[in-house]
Amino acid sequence: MQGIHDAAHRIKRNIIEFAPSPDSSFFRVNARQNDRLFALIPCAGVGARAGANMPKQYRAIGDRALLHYTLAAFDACDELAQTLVVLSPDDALFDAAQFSGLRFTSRRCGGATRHESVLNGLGALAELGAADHDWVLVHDAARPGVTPALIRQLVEAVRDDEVGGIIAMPLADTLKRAAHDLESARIGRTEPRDGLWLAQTPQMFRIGLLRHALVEAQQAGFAVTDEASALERLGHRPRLVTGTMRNFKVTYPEDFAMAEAILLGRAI
Ligand SMILES: Nc1ccn([C@@H]2O[C@H](COP(=O)(O)OP(=O)(O)OP(=O)(O)O)[C@@H](O)[C@H]2O)c(=O)n1
Ligand SMILES: C[C@](O)(CO)[C@H](O)COP(=O)(O)O
Repeated sequence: MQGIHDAAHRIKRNIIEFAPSPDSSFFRVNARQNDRLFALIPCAGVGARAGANMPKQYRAIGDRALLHYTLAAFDACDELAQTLVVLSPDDALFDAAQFSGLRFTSRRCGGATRHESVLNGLGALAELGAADHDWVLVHDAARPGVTPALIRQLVEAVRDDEVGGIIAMPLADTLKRAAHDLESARIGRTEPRDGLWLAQTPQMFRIGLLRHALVEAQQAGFAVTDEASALERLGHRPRLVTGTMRNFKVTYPEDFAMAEAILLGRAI
């Protein structure tokens, strides 16, 4: 009888001892699994360098706007809770009917810089119910070559990371620094390219941490051109996840032909 009593006591004690404390890894692991994934697409730029007669995200690639290809890749990822497109308050070209059937929400909260557009977009995501511990994947509207596979590659690589990470490409070419004392471009020297990467998007971070980093950068007057640099400023070391040239950013006039070649399989 005493044996049965002792066994029951041991089982009860083990159950009580197993009960996790709120800061245990048991809770952290489960919080991670439940954290949702949001996408934020900054789409409020004017495309000055592209020299088109409209912001580049609305230029036609085949029979669809460039933005359509970007949104279609995110639409195909069911694991995303919501995709938010950040438009300029002055945008007269966005026509929701052109994107019907694609799952996304838009807000006219774009700012004067990409930095501001992303920060305002994070505010809009909070209004839509996103929590600080949820993840956000920030992706340029102007990178229409993104694929569902690339988005998932980033999510898989980063979801268990403490900080987050970005899609990027190791530098493939020999790197030259122009001589600064010459008017016409001439080579000053060749720089070592070891460890150098070109930053792409998506860039994936927890919403609260990213907002904190972007606000800090803004208050310090530090202009950031991507999300990762705001975090780097605070001493974080985001993960680098190898991307693909297909995911290039449409920036200059000749890039539209490249986008057509990639997205429609046309010769350049
Ligand atoms: N005030 C801004 C500026 C840029 N972007 C977005 O950020 C992405 C990357 O920026 P970039 O290539 O520089 O786009 P533009 O600012 O449109 O181009 P440019 O710098 O040549 O004017 C684009 O999807 C662009 O729409 C934004 O949402 N808000
Ligand atoms: C975020 C980005 O796409 C990373 O390459 C880029 O920095 C944004 O574009 P910009 O040309 O620097 O404005």
